[in-house]
Amino acid sequence: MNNIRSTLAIVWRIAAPYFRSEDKWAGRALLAAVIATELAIVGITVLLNQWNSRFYNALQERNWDTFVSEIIYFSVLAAIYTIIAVYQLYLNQWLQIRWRQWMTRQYLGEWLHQANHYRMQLQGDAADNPDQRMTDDVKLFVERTLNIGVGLLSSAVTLASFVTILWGLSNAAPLHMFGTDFAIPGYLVWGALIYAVLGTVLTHLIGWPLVGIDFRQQRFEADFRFNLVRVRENSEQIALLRGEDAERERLLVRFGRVVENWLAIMSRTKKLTAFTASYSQASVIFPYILVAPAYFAQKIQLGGMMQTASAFSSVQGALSFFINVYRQLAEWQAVLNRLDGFEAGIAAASALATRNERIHVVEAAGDGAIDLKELTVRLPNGTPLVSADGFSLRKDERTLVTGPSGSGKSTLFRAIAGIWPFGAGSIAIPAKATLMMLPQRPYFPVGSLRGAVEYPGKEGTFTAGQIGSALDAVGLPGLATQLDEHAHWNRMLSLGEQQRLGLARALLHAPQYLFLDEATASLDEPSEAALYQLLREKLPATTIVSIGHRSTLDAFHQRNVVLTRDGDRFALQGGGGNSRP
Ligand SMILES: Nc1ncnc2c1ncn2[C@@H]1O[C@H](COP(=O)(O)OP(=O)(O)OP(=O)(O)O)[C@@H](O)[C@H]1O
Repeated sequence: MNNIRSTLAIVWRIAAPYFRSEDKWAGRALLAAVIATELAIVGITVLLNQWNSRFYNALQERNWDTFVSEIIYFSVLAAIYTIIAVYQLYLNQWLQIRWRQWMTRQYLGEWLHQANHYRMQLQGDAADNPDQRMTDDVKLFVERTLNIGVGLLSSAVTLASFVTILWGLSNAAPLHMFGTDFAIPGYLVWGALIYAVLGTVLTHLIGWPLVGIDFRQQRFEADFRFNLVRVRENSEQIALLRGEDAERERLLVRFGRVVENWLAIMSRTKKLTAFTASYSQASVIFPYILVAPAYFAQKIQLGGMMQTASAFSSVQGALSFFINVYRQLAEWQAVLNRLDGFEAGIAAASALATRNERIHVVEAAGDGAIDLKELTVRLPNGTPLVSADGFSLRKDERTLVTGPSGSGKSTLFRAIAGIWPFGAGSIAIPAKATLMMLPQRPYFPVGSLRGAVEYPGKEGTFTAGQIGSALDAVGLPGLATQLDEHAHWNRMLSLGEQQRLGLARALLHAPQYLFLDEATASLDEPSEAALYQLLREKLPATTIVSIGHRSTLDAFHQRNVVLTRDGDRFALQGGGGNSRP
């Protein structure tokens, strides 16, 4: 019971916001229309049930006029039913896509809000595969919630309508056995109830192992797909190392798990289908067996018997709702858990950025410097990494940060960029200052070259002339003619070329602070020297802070700051600094 309540609470939490959103009127109207058409279908089924009695009585009495008028009545009803059924599905699909669109926008907005996506990764795998959550899971959630919800409502209304009919028919056709009438009120209803409960219990007993096996199947399939994608992404390395045989072995082992589990699904599904198929066949004759004694004792007519069979099958169908959606329910539960985890992951990532104990990035007043005060940068598990107090990155001064590998240089940059929350103290950055970080492997979205260079700006922010001369300056004049070519630039270009392209991006955006994290490490030393010279000339108003291991970088910086070990952490040394011209 508690389980059902908590599941319903999750459904409400995930589903309700759409019906309160800016799209609420369209959503509510569509939902009302879907429910109304479903109820209309139940209404028509009731009318068809009553028609059964009149039609079969007319047949039994060989009454031609009634027969003809009942055929016309049926045809009109069937036509209305068809129109409603068509629109029921159409409106249902319309609601699905609007709802899904709203949820996807919402999730994308929250996930991409101020580095939430990055902080979620830092928190481990609490909400893995956000791509799956925003594609399959949202789609399945909307589809299943609507279908299960509407199905449940329709079953309840069908049950209420037909239980009344069946109750009345039980009185009209009393249970007649061994030559006596047994006055059991509503015995047909009890018969349907016992039949359905028995069916449900047996389905559950036979089918429940499928829930776990289905869940495992999804995991094995995802694992196989993930490993195929990794091979595709690292295909060059694998080809260079001649790793194809090893990969094939590993992939076949993973696919073997898919096959093995599938065999278990087949065996269990065979048992379940054997039961559900026999059950549904038996439900065709079961009501006839129940009312046959009354019919043969001439207590009721053929019409009454046919109407009873049809009402019985409606009641039994409504009660068997659980049997029919058994596997859907299991899948729905897994989807709910995954979306719930995803929402919790986003909330936890947002909380990390606002909790009290974090690195505070604040506005600096003074002279345009970036000031680190009582700063401790920690790892996600709380281990201290770097500390700095009273340290300034002075405006217009080119600073080189060096230190042993793993000492926390890149993490310090992340903290300055405001995406690393773990730690304490403050980083004061001048108001409205523009910062740009260039890592060793710059990121370029798949698309046009123009878009790749202008990123994160919108395409069209810069003219072809501006982009062309930036590419020219960084030593990529050949690319200036390919601005509108679409490609996966991270895969197409060598690492050195990608680094040049990253610098072209910096030239175009001309940030006030440019942080280069080994951003020229793949270039030969003369090229690196030329590019630093270029930055100095083209971006005279930009304060440059670099991380690098090469001693040749010294010449392009006025100040060298070293991360040195200080007990359990590294400390930034050089508060005053030894500035050179
Ligand atoms: N997301 C993370 N979770 C746990 N540990 C991390 C995470 N990111 C970085 N670290 C750890 O923090 C330490 C510092 O990493 P960082 O990349 O800042 O070093 P670095 O000084 O830039 O190194 P290098 O000179 O090799 O680039 C490393 O020991 C690394 O393993």
